[in-house]
Amino acid sequence: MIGVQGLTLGYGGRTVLRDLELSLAPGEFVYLQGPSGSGKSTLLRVLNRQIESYEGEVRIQGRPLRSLPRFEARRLMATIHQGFELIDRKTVLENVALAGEVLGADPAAVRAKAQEFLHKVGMEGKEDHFPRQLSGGEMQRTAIARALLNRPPILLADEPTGNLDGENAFRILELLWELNRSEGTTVLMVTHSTELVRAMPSRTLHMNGGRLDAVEPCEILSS
Ligand SMILES: Nc1ncnc2c1ncn2[C@@H]1O[C@H](COP(=O)(O)OP(=O)(O)OP(=O)(O)O)[C@@H](O)[C@H]1O
Repeated sequence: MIGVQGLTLGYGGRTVLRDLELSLAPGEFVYLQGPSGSGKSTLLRVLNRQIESYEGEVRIQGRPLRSLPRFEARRLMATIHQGFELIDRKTVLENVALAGEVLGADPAAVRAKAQEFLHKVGMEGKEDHFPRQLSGGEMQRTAIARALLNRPPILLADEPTGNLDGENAFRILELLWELNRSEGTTVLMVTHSTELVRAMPSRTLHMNGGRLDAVEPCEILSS
């Protein structure tokens, strides 16, 4: 599903990712941990094509990421962030529908799909609210509905619970797991929270010196 070989890149002569290897199977839920500044977000920015200048090979569903047309990459992968990144002057429904509109889908069909996804993430009844009227957890639910509207096979989550309190963070993690099971979405989630990883253990990668080490679930459980 995702294959990375020999990924090397730096900023201004300082190497951040060094000969990095990564392989994610379809339907996997993988955590990515590591100290602040170790390059986790940089890796996600390569995968979602915000960074296009690097050495090495990145493949998505076997196809080189470099040669994927932009719309195709958008169909395959969506990203959510800790800052939610909703548009303030648009309602919840309009924010979610936007993901379908940018792909040129029929507006009525997009609205119906947006409603369906808002229901799936527990946001029914809040369609006409604006982001400022939502709690942090509700904003992230809306962002997740928007990310998954086009049913991308891959979801990249960059500290999606970073701005939420413990209980809301856990609820969002549960929701991501539920979507992983029901939609088969492959999830790569950056998190600083070992508590969350312990609550719902899965394969965990640790960014270390620009490379990724696997952390065995038993190490997480005993840490
Ligand atoms: N646009 C940029 N220009 C220069 N240096 C950058 C840029 N973006 C990131 N860096 C540097 O690259 C390194 C890796 O940053 P990155 O954001 O990928 O780390 P991270 O592991 O996601 O950190 P955190 O856990 O704090 O979010 C850091 O030292 C950072 O300062």
